[in-house]
Amino acid sequence: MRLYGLILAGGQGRRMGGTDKAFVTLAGRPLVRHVAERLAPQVEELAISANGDPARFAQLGLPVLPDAHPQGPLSGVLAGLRWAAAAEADALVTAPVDTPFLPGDLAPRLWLAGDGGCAVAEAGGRTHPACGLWPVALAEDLDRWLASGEARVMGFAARHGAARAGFPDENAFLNLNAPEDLARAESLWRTGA
Ligand SMILES: Nc1nc2c(ncn2[C@@H]2O[C@H](COP(=O)(O)OP(=O)(O)OP(=O)(O)O)[C@@H](O)[C@H]2O)c(=O)[nH]1
Repeated sequence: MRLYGLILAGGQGRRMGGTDKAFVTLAGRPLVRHVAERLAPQVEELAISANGDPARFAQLGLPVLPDAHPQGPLSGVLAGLRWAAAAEADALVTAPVDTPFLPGDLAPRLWLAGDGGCAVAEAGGRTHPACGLWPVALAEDLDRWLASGEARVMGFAARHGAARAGFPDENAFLNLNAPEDLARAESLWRTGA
């Protein structure tokens, strides 16, 4: 089984005041670095899904994939699936750039739950579809789905009967949407999440 990984970092961060959330810092380090460090050991190759000047990510030494359609996170998933398919990987594991406490076993649990198909993460009764596993064979269907105007990540997951992979710690999926979420994340960081 060959799993590739993708950090979704193509959002506009409006609730964070329109800043590039990839470079918002937690414990002195940019969020993109936190997520890269959590995800890299779980996948064979890792890339960043982002628009604009890719040079800002140069220090991470990871490929940067621009969106093909301007339609939210699923556009990034499509670019990632094409990248993974070109390398003959089996599936792509995605995670948002604003989730710095991701589980260290995200990819293997998604793979087990998916059993060859799609899977999305679930914790504390909430589904986190941007933390998902997408077989590369879904690329063409996703392209058609986006071209038809659809954009919801959970809608696409449901269309493919995504399995739910349960995780015990809901804090692992804490995502930083607005400045007030940063204080909570800093306090979680200090308590050793
Ligand atoms: N590739 C890609 N990723 C996106 C896009 N929109 C959102 N994302 C990513 O998807 C994840 C969830 O996005 P949100 O936090 O809901 O949206 P956001 O644009 O980052 O922030 P808001 O503008 O405050 O909603 C984040 O990691 C975003 O970077 C997009 O158009 N393309």
